[in-house]
Amino acid sequence: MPDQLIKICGLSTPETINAAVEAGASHIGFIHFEKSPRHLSLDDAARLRRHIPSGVKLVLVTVAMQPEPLERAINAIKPDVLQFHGGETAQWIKLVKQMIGIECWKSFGLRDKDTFVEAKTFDGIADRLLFDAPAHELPGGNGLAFQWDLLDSWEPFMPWALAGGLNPDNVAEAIQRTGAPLVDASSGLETEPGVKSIEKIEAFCKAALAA
Ligand SMILES: O=C(O)c1ccccc1NCC(=O)[C@H](O)[C@H](O)COP(=O)(O)O
Repeated sequence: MPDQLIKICGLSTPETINAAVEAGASHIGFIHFEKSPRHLSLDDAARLRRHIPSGVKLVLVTVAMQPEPLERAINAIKPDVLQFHGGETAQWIKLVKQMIGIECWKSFGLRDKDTFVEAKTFDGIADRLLFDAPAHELPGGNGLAFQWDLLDSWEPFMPWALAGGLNPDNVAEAIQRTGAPLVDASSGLETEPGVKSIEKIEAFCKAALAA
């Protein structure tokens, strides 16, 4: 696996999954959140999951799901990683990890330096922090970037990722400026909400791997 990790999020067809894998993505994100244009039902997600080869991790993105539906989703989709993209607490993620033993990521909408204080409470609990733009119309996947300068005072104490408005044109600069070990993109790789472009996926991965 190359040093630069790449998550292509919100995929919903075998063709775009294959393109992301071929282009060097380390992680594929599926959205299970009904308000999102990228939402996948459990059946569709389970069917698409078969197109992800071992060695590439499936990240299931959920937003403040209740325990029983979350358990059903995990059993149906069998993700490698759970990305918590709502107001989930450290206590809740700790419980999920204890019960299921799965890799867990916690996302944060980065507004100011106080976010890093909140993020610290997930140290030793979450496996990775994902810094994204603050919630807008959706909790994530809004195609909005935040001020990368905010990360100047970030002293990584655990694995992390950068998201929010990344696209083929800005990802190299984002990596160079922030040193993000993992970059995550969704809207910037689409032709319309929920419709990914194979060309944009390829260009994004190429630019990220060359940065
Ligand atoms: O992508 C969505 O539709 C979504 C909906 C609800 C919660 C999270 C969602 N996406 C999470 C992601 O990891 C996105 O890749 C991340 O927010 C970046 O999105 P974008 O700014 O569109 O590249």
